[in-house]
Amino acid sequence: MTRSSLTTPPPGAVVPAAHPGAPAPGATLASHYSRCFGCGSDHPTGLHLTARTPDGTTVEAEFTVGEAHQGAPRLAHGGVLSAAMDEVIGMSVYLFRKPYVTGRLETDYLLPVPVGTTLHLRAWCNGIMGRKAYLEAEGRVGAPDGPVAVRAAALFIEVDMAHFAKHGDLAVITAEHHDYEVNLERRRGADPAARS
Ligand SMILES: CCCCCCCC/C=C\CCCCCCCC(=O)SCCNC(=O)CCNC(=O)[C@H](O)C(C)(C)COP(=O)(O)OP(=O)(O)OC[C@H]1O[C@@H](n2cnc3c(N)ncnc32)[C@H](O)[C@@H]1OP(=O)(O)O
Repeated sequence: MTRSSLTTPPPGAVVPAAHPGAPAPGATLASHYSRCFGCGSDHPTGLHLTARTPDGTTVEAEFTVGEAHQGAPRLAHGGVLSAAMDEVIGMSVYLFRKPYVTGRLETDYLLPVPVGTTLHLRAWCNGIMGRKAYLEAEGRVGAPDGPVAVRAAALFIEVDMAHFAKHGDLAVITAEHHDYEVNLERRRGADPAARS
């Protein structure tokens, strides 16, 4: 992976153990929002990623490139592939049960990806320090051990739920999540204006 210093974990960054609240190994991860471009089942042209975790810290998913995902004729758009990386990385850091947003995403495109190809995606954490999480993902063609077509490295920044209340629509999120997000908000007594 060609990565910048900004997505390379500094000395002292630690990979957390699996969170006790993480889904059981092998469990399917719930979509965080039904209209999410990455994982929402109600998105008409989204990626429709259904992910699982083999170990509580890693995420695996398959993405089949469709007609709606083209850049050049019959080939996947690079931004769409980058979105797939962003999504699985986002899902993997959420396994640690804190809300994060993408701060920086770096992508290497190694092979063209034709329409109809199934990419086997995997994302994992290389370390967390303070609010910064350093993550990585890869997409392999046709099989979990197939050739690597896409690699990504990312820096995600921890926020609190006030971020989504201030800039988005927390009510929609909490309407779909009756457990963690609502409880987190109560526990912290978060002030929606407190943090961006
Ligand atoms: C969607 C609802 C979910 C709700 C439920 C949650 C669970 C979700 C579950 C599952 C998710 C599945 C997957 C989701 C989809 C994939 C994720 C996305 O696409 S997220 C959207 C795109 N990203 C943004 O919209 C961020 C926009 N940016 C910001 O809001 C701010 O810039 C933010 C929060 C990132 C940082 O702002 P500050 O004011 O809080 O903090 P400051 O001080 O600026 O940064 C903190 C540290 O990080 C560094 N930093 C920030 N941005 C950086 C960057 N781009 N490059 C390098 N360093 C950066 C800074 O230098 C600073 O470092 P120093 O503490 O000084 O050492």
